[in-house]
Amino acid sequence: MSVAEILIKTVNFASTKHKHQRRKDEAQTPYINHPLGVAYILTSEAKIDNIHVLQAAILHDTVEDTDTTFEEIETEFGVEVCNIVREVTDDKSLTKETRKKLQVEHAPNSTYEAKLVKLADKLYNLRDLENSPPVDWDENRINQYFNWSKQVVDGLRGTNEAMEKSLDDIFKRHISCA
Ligand SMILES: Nc1nc2c(ncn2[C@@H]2O[C@H](COP(=O)(O)OP(=O)(O)O)[C@@H](OP(=O)(O)OP(=O)(O)O)[C@H]2O)c(=O)[nH]1
Ligand SMILES: [Mn+2]
Repeated sequence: MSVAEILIKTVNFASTKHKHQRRKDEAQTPYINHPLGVAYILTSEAKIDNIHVLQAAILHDTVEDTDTTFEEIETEFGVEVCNIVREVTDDKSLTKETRKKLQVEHAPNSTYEAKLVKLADKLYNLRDLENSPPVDWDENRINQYFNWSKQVVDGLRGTNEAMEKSLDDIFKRHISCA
């Protein structure tokens, strides 16, 4: 398969899987805008053209948030893509508190490829929080997300200058002494 065919297959898979999901913003944006936007941050800002990383970005929330299994990802897209998706997938059977703690702990031990996807994911979600926050999040919840994201990003540093610079600009606007 050509690179174009592989990417369109990946986008089609993710859009089918996320078809019933919406973001939590006022406009109830289709969820697929998020994984596609994460992949676009990687090509346009981080200057990444590794196909496995871009596929993993497009697929990064399919296992966490839909009925997709890792077996399915491996069969359709191969073990390299599956392993990156595995690394960036939270175990939803754990409590939210534990999941958030594990993201901070696991960040520094992630592979380079997973760190790229995590940085782009955080950058997209923080921009969303600045521009169109979830309707039911109060100021305290938003501040908590900024603070927690900084802890995760601190464990991902030394990976991509452009994304880390953009993240630091956001943290400076929202976290005192960042
Ligand atoms: N900022 C923002 N986030 C939204 C919106 N709609 C859905 N989300 C998703 O919500 C997640 C953050 O919300 P939380 O309450 O902290 O986490 P949870 O959904 O995993 O319980 C992100 O998941 P994630 O991508 O898996 O990332 P992560 O935060 O778990 O690392 C994000 O993609 C929206 O309108 N704005
Ligand atoms: Mn995400």
